[in-house]
Amino acid sequence: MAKYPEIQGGGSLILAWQARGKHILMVGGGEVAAGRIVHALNADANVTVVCPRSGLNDEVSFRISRNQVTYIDRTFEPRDLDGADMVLCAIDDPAASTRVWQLCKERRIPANIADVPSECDFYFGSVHRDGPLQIMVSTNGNGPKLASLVRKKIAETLPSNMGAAIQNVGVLRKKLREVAPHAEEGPKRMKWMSGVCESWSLEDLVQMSEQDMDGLLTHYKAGDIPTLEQVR
Ligand SMILES: C[C@@]1(CC(=O)O)c2cc3[nH]c(cc4nc(cc5[nH]c(cc(n2)[C@H]1CCC(=O)O)[C@@](C)(CC(=O)O)[C@@H]5CCC(=O)O)C(CC(=O)O)=C4CCC(=O)O)c(CCC(=O)O)c3CC(=O)O
Ligand SMILES: NC(=O)C1=CN([C@@H]2O[C@H](COP(=O)(O)OP(=O)(O)OC[C@H]3O[C@@H](n4cnc5c(N)ncnc54)[C@H](O)[C@@H]3O)[C@@H](O)[C@H]2O)C=CC1
Repeated sequence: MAKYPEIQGGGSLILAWQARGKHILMVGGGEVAAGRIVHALNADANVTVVCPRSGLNDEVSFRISRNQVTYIDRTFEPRDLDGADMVLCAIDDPAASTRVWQLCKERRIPANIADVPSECDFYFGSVHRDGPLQIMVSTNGNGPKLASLVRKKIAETLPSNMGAAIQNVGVLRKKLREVAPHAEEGPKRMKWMSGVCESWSLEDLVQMSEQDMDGLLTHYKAGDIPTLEQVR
Protein backbone atom coordinates (compact mmCIF):
# COMPACT_ATOMS: atom_id res chain seq x y z
CA MET A 1 0.00 0.00 0.00
CA ALA A 2 1.42 3.38 -1.05
CA LYS A 3 1.55 5.87 1.78
CA TYR A 4 0.83 8.89 -0.43
CA PRO A 5 -2.54 9.94 -1.95
CA GLU A 6 -3.31 8.18 -5.20
CA ILE A 7 -3.57 10.60 -8.14
CA GLN A 8 -7.05 10.72 -9.71
CA GLY A 9 -6.63 12.83 -12.84
CA GLY A 10 -9.54 14.37 -14.70
CA GLY A 11 -10.67 16.68 -11.92
CA SER A 12 -10.69 20.47 -11.64
CA LEU A 13 -8.41 22.55 -9.46
CA ILE A 14 -10.96 23.88 -6.98
CA LEU A 15 -9.85 27.18 -5.42
CA ALA A 16 -11.34 30.16 -3.62
CA TRP A 17 -10.51 32.93 -6.11
CA GLN A 18 -9.94 36.31 -4.42
CA ALA A 19 -11.84 38.60 -6.81
CA ARG A 20 -12.16 41.62 -4.51
CA GLY A 21 -11.56 44.81 -6.50
CA LYS A 22 -10.72 42.91 -9.66
CA HIS A 23 -12.42 43.69 -12.97
CA ILE A 24 -14.85 41.09 -14.25
CA LEU A 25 -16.45 41.66 -17.65
CA MET A 26 -19.89 40.08 -18.13
CA VAL A 27 -20.82 39.73 -21.79
CA GLY A 28 -24.60 39.33 -22.06
CA GLY A 29 -27.39 40.37 -19.71
CA GLY A 30 -29.85 37.49 -19.76
CA GLU A 31 -30.87 34.91 -17.18
CA VAL A 32 -27.56 33.08 -17.00
CA ALA A 33 -25.68 36.40 -16.75
CA ALA A 34 -27.90 37.41 -13.82
CA GLY A 35 -26.68 34.38 -11.82
CA ARG A 36 -23.03 34.95 -12.73
CA ILE A 37 -23.29 38.60 -11.68
CA VAL A 38 -24.54 37.57 -8.23
CA HIS A 39 -21.51 35.27 -7.79
CA ALA A 40 -19.11 38.03 -8.91
CA LEU A 41 -20.67 40.70 -6.67
CA ASN A 42 -20.69 38.33 -3.69
CA ALA A 43 -16.92 38.12 -4.19
CA ASP A 44 -16.66 41.96 -4.15
CA ALA A 45 -15.52 42.17 -7.78
CA ASN A 46 -15.97 45.27 -9.96
CA VAL A 47 -18.41 44.06 -12.59
CA THR A 48 -18.99 45.57 -16.03
CA VAL A 49 -21.92 44.32 -18.11
CA VAL A 50 -21.94 44.75 -21.88
CA CYS A 51 -25.31 44.00 -23.50
CA PRO A 52 -27.88 45.92 -25.55
CA ARG A 53 -30.62 47.30 -23.27
CA SER A 54 -33.30 45.37 -25.20
CA GLY A 55 -31.66 42.09 -24.10
CA LEU A 56 -31.48 42.78 -20.35
CA ASN A 57 -33.52 40.63 -18.01
CA ASP A 58 -35.26 42.20 -14.99
CA GLU A 59 -32.62 41.20 -12.46
CA VAL A 60 -29.72 42.58 -14.53
CA SER A 61 -31.70 45.82 -15.12
CA PHE A 62 -32.17 46.05 -11.35
CA ARG A 63 -28.42 45.69 -10.70
CA ILE A 64 -27.70 48.39 -13.29
CA SER A 65 -30.30 50.78 -11.83
CA ARG A 66 -28.75 50.30 -8.36
CA ASN A 67 -25.26 50.99 -9.73
CA GLN A 68 -24.11 47.59 -8.51
CA VAL A 69 -22.46 47.11 -11.90
CA THR A 70 -21.02 49.34 -14.63
CA TYR A 71 -23.11 49.15 -17.77
CA ILE A 72 -22.30 49.40 -21.49
CA ASP A 73 -25.40 49.51 -23.71
CA ARG A 74 -24.33 47.70 -26.92
CA THR A 75 -23.03 44.38 -28.18
CA PHE A 76 -19.52 43.22 -27.26
CA GLU A 77 -16.47 44.90 -28.83
CA PRO A 78 -12.85 43.74 -28.40
CA ARG A 79 -11.88 46.94 -26.56
CA ASP A 80 -14.21 45.84 -23.73
CA LEU A 81 -11.43 43.42 -22.75
CA ASP A 82 -9.07 46.27 -21.85
CA GLY A 83 -8.37 46.03 -18.14
CA ALA A 84 -10.45 42.87 -17.61
CA ASP A 85 -9.02 40.33 -15.15
CA MET A 86 -11.69 37.76 -15.99
CA VAL A 87 -14.40 37.40 -18.62
CA LEU A 88 -17.77 35.69 -18.31
CA CYS A 89 -19.86 35.26 -21.45
CA ALA A 90 -23.49 34.13 -21.58
CA ILE A 91 -25.00 35.14 -24.90
CA ASP A 92 -27.30 33.44 -27.40
CA ASP A 93 -24.90 33.93 -30.34
CA PRO A 94 -22.43 31.01 -30.65
CA ALA A 95 -20.23 32.72 -33.30
CA ALA A 96 -19.89 35.86 -31.18
CA SER A 97 -19.10 33.88 -28.03
CA THR A 98 -16.38 31.87 -29.79
CA ARG A 99 -14.87 35.21 -30.88
CA VAL A 100 -14.93 36.41 -27.25
CA TRP A 101 -13.16 33.19 -26.24
CA GLN A 102 -10.46 33.54 -28.93
CA LEU A 103 -9.75 37.15 -27.99
CA CYS A 104 -9.50 36.21 -24.31
CA LYS A 105 -7.00 33.46 -25.16
CA GLU A 106 -4.87 35.86 -27.24
CA ARG A 107 -4.76 38.16 -24.23
CA ARG A 108 -4.46 35.38 -21.66
CA ILE A 109 -7.55 36.51 -19.76
CA PRO A 110 -9.28 33.65 -17.90
CA ALA A 111 -12.76 33.15 -19.37
CA ASN A 112 -15.95 31.13 -19.02
CA ILE A 113 -18.22 30.78 -22.03
CA ALA A 114 -21.53 29.45 -20.65
CA ASP A 115 -22.79 26.47 -22.60
CA VAL A 116 -19.39 25.70 -24.22
CA PRO A 117 -17.30 23.56 -21.84
CA SER A 118 -14.43 23.40 -24.37
CA GLU A 119 -14.27 27.22 -24.24
CA CYS A 120 -13.90 27.57 -20.47
CA ASP A 121 -10.78 28.10 -18.35
CA PHE A 122 -13.00 27.36 -15.36
CA TYR A 123 -16.51 26.14 -14.76
CA PHE A 124 -19.05 27.52 -12.35
CA GLY A 125 -20.45 25.21 -9.72
CA SER A 126 -23.45 24.99 -7.48
CA VAL A 127 -22.80 27.10 -4.38
CA HIS A 128 -24.11 27.03 -0.81
CA ARG A 129 -23.44 30.23 1.14
CA ASP A 130 -23.82 30.86 4.87
CA GLY A 131 -21.85 33.91 5.99
CA PRO A 132 -18.16 33.13 5.58
CA LEU A 133 -18.91 29.52 4.62
CA GLN A 134 -19.05 28.65 0.92
CA ILE A 135 -19.42 25.15 -0.45
CA MET A 136 -19.13 24.58 -4.18
CA VAL A 137 -20.19 21.37 -5.85
CA SER A 138 -18.80 20.52 -9.29
CA THR A 139 -19.58 17.51 -11.42
CA ASN A 140 -16.87 18.58 -13.86
CA GLY A 141 -19.33 19.15 -16.66
CA ASN A 142 -21.13 15.84 -16.29
CA GLY A 143 -24.38 16.90 -14.66
CA PRO A 144 -25.01 20.55 -13.70
CA LYS A 145 -28.53 19.79 -12.47
CA LEU A 146 -27.17 16.99 -10.29
CA ALA A 147 -24.59 19.43 -8.90
CA SER A 148 -27.50 21.55 -7.73
CA LEU A 149 -29.24 18.54 -6.11
CA VAL A 150 -26.04 17.43 -4.34
CA ARG A 151 -25.49 20.99 -3.05
CA LYS A 152 -29.00 21.05 -1.57
CA LYS A 153 -28.47 17.65 0.09
CA ILE A 154 -25.21 18.82 1.66
CA ALA A 155 -26.79 22.06 2.88
CA GLU A 156 -29.63 20.10 4.54
CA THR A 157 -27.14 18.20 6.70
CA LEU A 158 -25.49 21.36 8.06
CA PRO A 159 -26.54 22.95 11.33
CA SER A 160 -28.24 26.31 10.76
CA ASN A 161 -25.64 28.04 12.95
CA MET A 162 -22.60 26.79 11.04
CA GLY A 163 -21.90 30.16 9.40
CA ALA A 164 -22.27 32.05 12.69
CA ALA A 165 -19.87 29.65 14.42
CA ILE A 166 -17.29 30.10 11.67
CA GLN A 167 -17.64 33.87 11.86
CA ASN A 168 -16.94 33.79 15.61
CA VAL A 169 -13.95 31.51 15.14
CA GLY A 170 -12.64 34.09 12.66
CA VAL A 171 -12.80 36.78 15.35
CA LEU A 172 -11.14 34.49 17.91
CA ARG A 173 -8.29 33.69 15.49
CA LYS A 174 -7.67 37.41 14.92
CA LYS A 175 -7.53 38.00 18.67
CA LEU A 176 -5.18 35.04 19.10
CA ARG A 177 -2.86 36.59 16.52
CA GLU A 178 -2.71 39.71 18.68
CA VAL A 179 -1.97 37.69 21.84
CA ALA A 180 0.60 35.50 20.06
CA PRO A 181 1.95 37.52 17.13
CA HIS A 182 5.30 35.84 16.58
CA ALA A 183 5.96 33.53 13.65
CA GLU A 184 7.84 31.03 15.84
CA GLU A 185 4.65 30.53 17.87
CA GLY A 186 2.89 29.19 14.76
CA PRO A 187 2.86 25.50 15.72
CA LYS A 188 1.62 26.20 19.27
CA ARG A 189 -0.98 28.67 18.01
CA MET A 190 -2.31 26.25 15.43
CA LYS A 191 -2.43 23.31 17.83
CA TRP A 192 -4.33 25.35 20.43
CA MET A 193 -6.77 26.73 17.83
CA SER A 194 -7.45 23.26 16.44
CA GLY A 195 -8.03 22.05 19.99
CA VAL A 196 -10.66 24.74 20.63
CA CYS A 197 -12.48 23.87 17.38
CA GLU A 198 -12.43 20.16 18.26
CA SER A 199 -13.49 20.40 21.89
CA TRP A 200 -16.06 23.19 21.80
CA SER A 201 -19.51 22.44 20.36
CA LEU A 202 -20.88 24.53 17.50
CA GLU A 203 -23.39 25.92 19.96
CA ASP A 204 -20.53 27.02 22.27
CA LEU A 205 -18.76 28.70 19.36
CA VAL A 206 -21.93 30.58 18.38
CA GLN A 207 -22.62 31.65 21.98
CA MET A 208 -19.03 32.84 22.58
CA SER A 209 -19.01 36.61 23.21
CA GLU A 210 -15.98 38.88 22.82
CA GLN A 211 -15.64 38.76 26.60
CA ASP A 212 -15.65 34.93 26.50
CA MET A 213 -12.97 35.06 23.81
CA ASP A 214 -10.76 37.30 25.91
CA GLY A 215 -11.25 34.94 28.88
CA LEU A 216 -10.46 31.90 26.74
CA LEU A 217 -7.33 33.56 25.37
CA THR A 218 -5.87 34.00 28.89
CA HIS A 219 -5.43 30.17 28.81
CA TYR A 220 -3.41 30.20 25.62
CA LYS A 221 -0.06 30.82 27.27
CA ALA A 222 -0.35 27.75 29.52
CA GLY A 223 -1.73 25.85 26.51
CA ASP A 224 -4.88 24.53 28.21
CA ILE A 225 -8.38 24.66 26.75
CA PRO A 226 -11.15 25.31 29.29
CA THR A 227 -14.84 24.75 28.51
CA LEU A 228 -17.14 27.71 27.85
CA GLU A 229 -18.63 27.17 31.32
CA GLN A 230 -15.18 27.33 32.91
CA VAL A 231 -14.39 30.53 31.00
CA ARG A 232 -17.56 32.11 32.33
C1 LIG B 1 -19.66 22.99 -17.79
C2 LIG B 1 -20.54 24.12 -17.18
C3 LIG B 1 -19.84 25.39 -17.63
C4 LIG B 1 -20.35 26.65 -16.95
O1 LIG B 1 -21.41 27.12 -17.39
O2 LIG B 1 -19.67 27.14 -16.05
C5 LIG B 1 -21.98 24.04 -17.60
C6 LIG B 1 -22.39 23.71 -18.88
C7 LIG B 1 -23.72 23.50 -19.33
N1 LIG B 1 -24.85 23.61 -18.56
C8 LIG B 1 -25.94 23.28 -19.31
C9 LIG B 1 -27.28 23.13 -18.84
C10 LIG B 1 -27.73 23.39 -17.54
N2 LIG B 1 -27.05 24.08 -16.56
C11 LIG B 1 -27.81 24.16 -15.45
C12 LIG B 1 -27.43 24.80 -14.26
C13 LIG B 1 -26.16 25.12 -13.84
N3 LIG B 1 -25.00 24.95 -14.56
C14 LIG B 1 -23.92 25.20 -13.83
C15 LIG B 1 -22.61 25.01 -14.26
C16 LIG B 1 -22.11 24.48 -15.45
N4 LIG B 1 -22.81 24.33 -16.58
C17 LIG B 1 -20.68 24.06 -15.65
C18 LIG B 1 -20.46 22.63 -15.12
C19 LIG B 1 -20.82 22.46 -13.66
C20 LIG B 1 -20.84 21.02 -13.21
O3 LIG B 1 -20.72 20.09 -14.00
O4 LIG B 1 -20.95 20.79 -12.00
C21 LIG B 1 -24.31 25.58 -12.41
C22 LIG B 1 -23.89 24.44 -11.47
C23 LIG B 1 -23.65 26.84 -11.90
C24 LIG B 1 -23.98 28.12 -12.62
O5 LIG B 1 -24.31 28.11 -13.82
O6 LIG B 1 -23.86 29.15 -11.95
C25 LIG B 1 -25.87 25.74 -12.50
C26 LIG B 1 -26.68 25.14 -11.33
C27 LIG B 1 -26.64 26.07 -10.16
C28 LIG B 1 -27.62 25.73 -9.09
O7 LIG B 1 -28.81 25.54 -9.35
O8 LIG B 1 -27.17 25.72 -7.94
C29 LIG B 1 -29.06 23.50 -15.69
C30 LIG B 1 -30.17 23.33 -14.67
C31 LIG B 1 -30.93 24.57 -14.40
O9 LIG B 1 -30.87 25.53 -15.22
O10 LIG B 1 -31.65 24.57 -13.40
C32 LIG B 1 -29.02 23.00 -17.00
C33 LIG B 1 -30.09 22.13 -17.70
C34 LIG B 1 -30.07 20.69 -17.11
C35 LIG B 1 -28.77 19.93 -17.32
O11 LIG B 1 -28.27 19.86 -18.46
O12 LIG B 1 -28.26 19.36 -16.31
C36 LIG B 1 -25.53 23.02 -20.63
C37 LIG B 1 -26.47 22.71 -21.80
C38 LIG B 1 -26.66 21.24 -22.03
C39 LIG B 1 -27.60 21.02 -23.19
O13 LIG B 1 -27.65 21.86 -24.11
O14 LIG B 1 -28.26 19.99 -23.19
C40 LIG B 1 -24.12 23.13 -20.65
C41 LIG B 1 -23.18 22.87 -21.80
C42 LIG B 1 -22.80 21.42 -21.89
O15 LIG B 1 -22.97 20.64 -20.96
O16 LIG B 1 -22.27 21.08 -22.97
N1 LIG C 1 -24.96 27.15 -16.84
C1 LIG C 1 -24.93 27.07 -18.15
O1 LIG C 1 -23.88 26.86 -18.69
C2 LIG C 1 -26.15 27.35 -18.95
C3 LIG C 1 -25.95 27.93 -20.15
N2 LIG C 1 -26.97 28.30 -20.93
C4 LIG C 1 -26.60 29.00 -22.19
O2 LIG C 1 -26.11 30.32 -21.87
C5 LIG C 1 -26.44 31.23 -22.92
C6 LIG C 1 -27.25 32.39 -22.37
O3 LIG C 1 -28.46 31.90 -21.82
P1 LIG C 1 -29.58 32.88 -21.25
O4 LIG C 1 -28.96 33.82 -20.30
O5 LIG C 1 -30.70 32.03 -20.78
O6 LIG C 1 -30.00 33.62 -22.59
P2 LIG C 1 -30.81 34.97 -22.79
O7 LIG C 1 -31.42 34.90 -24.14
O8 LIG C 1 -31.64 35.23 -21.58
O9 LIG C 1 -29.65 36.05 -22.80
C7 LIG C 1 -28.76 36.21 -23.84
C8 LIG C 1 -28.21 37.61 -23.71
O10 LIG C 1 -27.11 37.81 -24.58
C9 LIG C 1 -27.22 39.13 -25.15
N3 LIG C 1 -26.36 39.19 -26.31
C10 LIG C 1 -26.47 38.51 -27.48
N4 LIG C 1 -25.43 38.79 -28.29
C11 LIG C 1 -24.63 39.66 -27.63
C12 LIG C 1 -23.38 40.31 -27.90
N5 LIG C 1 -22.74 40.09 -29.05
N6 LIG C 1 -22.86 41.13 -26.96
C13 LIG C 1 -23.47 41.34 -25.79
N7 LIG C 1 -24.65 40.75 -25.46
C14 LIG C 1 -25.22 39.92 -26.37
C15 LIG C 1 -28.69 39.29 -25.36
O11 LIG C 1 -29.03 40.64 -25.53
C16 LIG C 1 -29.23 38.70 -24.06
O12 LIG C 1 -29.15 39.66 -23.03
C17 LIG C 1 -27.18 30.41 -23.95
O13 LIG C 1 -26.23 30.00 -24.91
C18 LIG C 1 -27.71 29.23 -23.19
O14 LIG C 1 -27.89 28.09 -23.99
C19 LIG C 1 -28.25 28.09 -20.53
C20 LIG C 1 -28.54 27.47 -19.33
C21 LIG C 1 -27.48 27.04 -18.44
